Amino acid sequence: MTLLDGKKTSETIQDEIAAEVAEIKAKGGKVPHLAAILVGNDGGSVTYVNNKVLACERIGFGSSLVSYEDDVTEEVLLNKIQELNENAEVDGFIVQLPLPKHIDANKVLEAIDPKKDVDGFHPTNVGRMVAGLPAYLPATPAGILQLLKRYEIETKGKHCVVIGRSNIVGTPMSILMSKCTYPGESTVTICHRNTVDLAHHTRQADILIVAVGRPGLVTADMVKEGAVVIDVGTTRVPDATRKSGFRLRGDVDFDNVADKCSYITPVPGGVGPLTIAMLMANTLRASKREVYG
Ligand SMILES: NC(=O)C1=CN([C@@H]2O[C@H](COP(=O)(O)OP(=O)(O)OC[C@H]3O[C@@H](n4cnc5c(N)ncnc54)[C@H](OP(=O)(O)O)[C@@H]3O)[C@@H](O)[C@H]2O)C=CC1
Ligand SMILES: Nc1nc(=O)c2c([nH]1)NC[C@@H]1CN(c3ccc(C(=O)N[C@@H](CCC(=O)O)C(=O)O)cc3)C=[N+]21
Ligand SMILES: [Mg+2]
Repeated sequence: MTLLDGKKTSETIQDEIAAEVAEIKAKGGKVPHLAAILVGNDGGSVTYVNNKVLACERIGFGSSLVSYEDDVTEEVLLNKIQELNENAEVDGFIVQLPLPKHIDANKVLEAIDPKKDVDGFHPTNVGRMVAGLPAYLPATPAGILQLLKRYEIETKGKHCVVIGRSNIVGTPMSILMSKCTYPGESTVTICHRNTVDLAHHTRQADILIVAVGRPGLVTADMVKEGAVVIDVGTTRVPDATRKSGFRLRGDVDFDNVADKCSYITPVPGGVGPLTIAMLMANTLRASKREVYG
């Protein structure tokens, strides 16, 4: 079994980006700038946004964080998005999800200029991805592709089973794995809440990608011998032995599943750090006008 070291791979990618930023700076070019909008103070969201700011500092990007209380109005949010769309200093920005119920998340995501949509959530970027046109790929699926690629894992002709169909992970992941580029060329099955006999499907998987948010959902009996297992889940569970009072758990019963796998991602230190790295990669592409010219 080989552990897919997301932390190390993320550091490698960030080093590559940092080298390019140093070059841009040496030539007197514009320093890439990523902005984030955070609404409320959900622990996970705060951690993720803080990690993003740290990554920007490390790489040499400019960054800015716009924070609102969770009672912020949709109008205030849409005005801020307009402002960021028009601000030439900002190359890309994200609106951290989930948003409070009184805000229409789809309306907010559609207000982002697709050229600055480094999360790849705008319907224009989603459509371009599906059509195989240049697009910002959502960071988590893009990070998983990087892991498969950098560990030289064969995907062609493999049966890839994705559990979860969210717009940010499961759906784009399943589309990308079916594409006629590497990593891709897989035969893909998408499973969700209404899938009958989940284990029947997962046992067929050469590559199993789990993005649900239910700790321990995938047990050893659900995994084929020699499978590649990618665990996207990051759920905070109470842990009195930790100073923070919680620890992070994936969707896969790692201790029992690991022995059966050819490759597996840990949680933490797997997919999460790659998500950060690919958000940075998208921001660099935005500053270079790579997707839209
Ligand atoms: N590591 C990283 O970088 C990231 C981690 N995450 C984590 O990944 C997990 C998933 O995130 P996200 O996609 O946003 O979550 P969502 O809640 O948006 O989607 C979860 C999906 O899982 C499906 N599902 C729920 N229960 C079951 C079940 N028992 N069997 C099969 N499918 C089920 C849902 O089905 P249905 O559609 O029918 O409701 C849904 O499609 C979370 O733990 C999140 O924290 C997310 C993004 C990035
Ligand atoms: N607009 C938007 N874009 C997102 O990309 C987005 C989002 N909203 N909302 C929430 C999810 C979740 N997500 C994570 C990113 C990094 C880690 C990560 O770095 N995890 C570390 C641990 C971090 C920790 O210490 O808690 C790890 O798994 O090793 C986790 C989860 C991005 N998301
Ligand atoms: Mg969601």
